[in-house]
Amino acid sequence: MKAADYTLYLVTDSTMLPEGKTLISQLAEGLKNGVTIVQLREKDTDAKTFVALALEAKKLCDHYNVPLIINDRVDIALAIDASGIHVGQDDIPIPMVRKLVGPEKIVGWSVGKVEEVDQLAEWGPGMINYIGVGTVFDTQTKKDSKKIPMGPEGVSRILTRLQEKKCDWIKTVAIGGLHPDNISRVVYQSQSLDGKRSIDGISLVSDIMASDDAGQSTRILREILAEKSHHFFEGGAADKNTANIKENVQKLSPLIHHITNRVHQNFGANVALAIGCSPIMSEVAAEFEDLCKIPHSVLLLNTGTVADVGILIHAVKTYNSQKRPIVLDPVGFSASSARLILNKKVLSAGQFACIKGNTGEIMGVSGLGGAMKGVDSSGDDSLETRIEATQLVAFKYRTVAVCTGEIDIVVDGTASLKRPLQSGVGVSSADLSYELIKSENVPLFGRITASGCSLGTVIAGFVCAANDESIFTAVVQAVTLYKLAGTRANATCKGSGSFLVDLIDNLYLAAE
Ligand SMILES: Cc1nc(C(=O)O)sc1CCOP(=O)(O)O
Ligand SMILES: C=C1C=NC(C(F)(F)F)=NC1=N
Repeated sequence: MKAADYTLYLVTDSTMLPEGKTLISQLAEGLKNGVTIVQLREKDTDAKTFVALALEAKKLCDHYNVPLIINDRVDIALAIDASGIHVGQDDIPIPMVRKLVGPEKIVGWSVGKVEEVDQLAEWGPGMINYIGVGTVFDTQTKKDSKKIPMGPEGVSRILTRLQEKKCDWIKTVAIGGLHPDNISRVVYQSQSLDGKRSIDGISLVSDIMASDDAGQSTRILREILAEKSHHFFEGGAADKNTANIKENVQKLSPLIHHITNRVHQNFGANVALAIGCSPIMSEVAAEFEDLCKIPHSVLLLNTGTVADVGILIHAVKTYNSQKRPIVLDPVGFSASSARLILNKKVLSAGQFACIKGNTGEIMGVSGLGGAMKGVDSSGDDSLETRIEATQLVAFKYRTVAVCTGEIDIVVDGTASLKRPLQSGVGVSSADLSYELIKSENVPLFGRITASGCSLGTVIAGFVCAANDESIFTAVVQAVTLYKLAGTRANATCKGSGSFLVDLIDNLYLAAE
């Protein structure tokens, strides 16, 4: 039996239909416009109605040669000769389902935990054909779901486990809260660590079933899925020539929207002005949409801010939806449990063009930091460990990752922005290219306020003057310029006060 096409997996639901629409009419629109596999999922429908719906759905699916999967009800699946059955963790055990339906039918399973992958690996091929991995984001559709949204990072953990267990027979779809504003990122970020597996498709309910124009909704979804790359910028705002990012900064005068801590606000504004950008500090959520629509805007999100996490997440979603870049500085990543929760929520809320942190923060975000704490609380900050952690952050979040220290590390995780379905991005984190930015040590950076935070300001200005292909170049140039200005200021200053002033002067001079 040819393997099904999991690209766009519609799971039906008759409880959310708009006025004048029926389950069958929405299904027909979906099939006509590119749904590739269907699941009839009727939680609260009596068997008689379910069977009638299943027979009608089957007629439609057969017309489009699309597999029809029945949720839970193995008896009905057999009775109407459906293509397969989908069961959840609390339904009939998988070996029993496979015994009932025979070797030819498609059997799908809901998976939300890595241990469930170990179980399916144990069963081996011939038991399960695909898994629905979720819930990725919050969803109103599965009311009883007590699952914590796993985000693309959670999907990647499941994909990584499938690779570790060599489950190459399993297909995967992501499900839960998927909509046009987050699907590109889910496909782009959901990668196994070996870079050999991404999701085979996405599965959703409300985006189509609750749509006033299910056909149009389906076409939009197919267009997004057909894209081979993820885009950070709407149509590449800046000059295509990556070499003159600095000139672009002067030409475009980026608007750097800071959401940051009080201490950084004043100094960051002066740094922005010094390099030819215009700063704005705003935590007024109501104006985020206007701000990100101002030509050449960029968001610098420094989680040391006092703004509540809802405001930060709103900013991320707003800038992502307007395809304007975001630079994230996850300050004090795991310094406290409250800060860890806040930073994790922000990290999984959207796509960042650059994530910048010091060694402790990058170790934390990479996940290596946790292990380090257990083994070696002093924290192994050898260069190779720092490089490995920065590569992991770049890979996991498909971003340009910066780890600051005596030697700054910049890793390009955008990997040419590729986001294919199925085959994975083709590189592992260890393959990601990076630059080391060395310079003599500048101890006075540690004696002024917001020197690390203000590197974020310079990175944001340069990223804003880049385009989809040149984010890495822009970040390297920004870090290099900042280090150069610091070294020069260190040579001329009399103490930390004049260092602060000389740093601004040298940023001004170097940015010209
Ligand atoms: C059917 C289902 N299963 C989930 C899981 O997490 O296993 S979430 C879900 C509902 C998804 O609906 P929507 O696309 O409207 O968010
Ligand atoms: C709970 C579910 C989880 N995943 C899936 C699917 F995406 F289709 F695999 N279907 C379900 N009913």
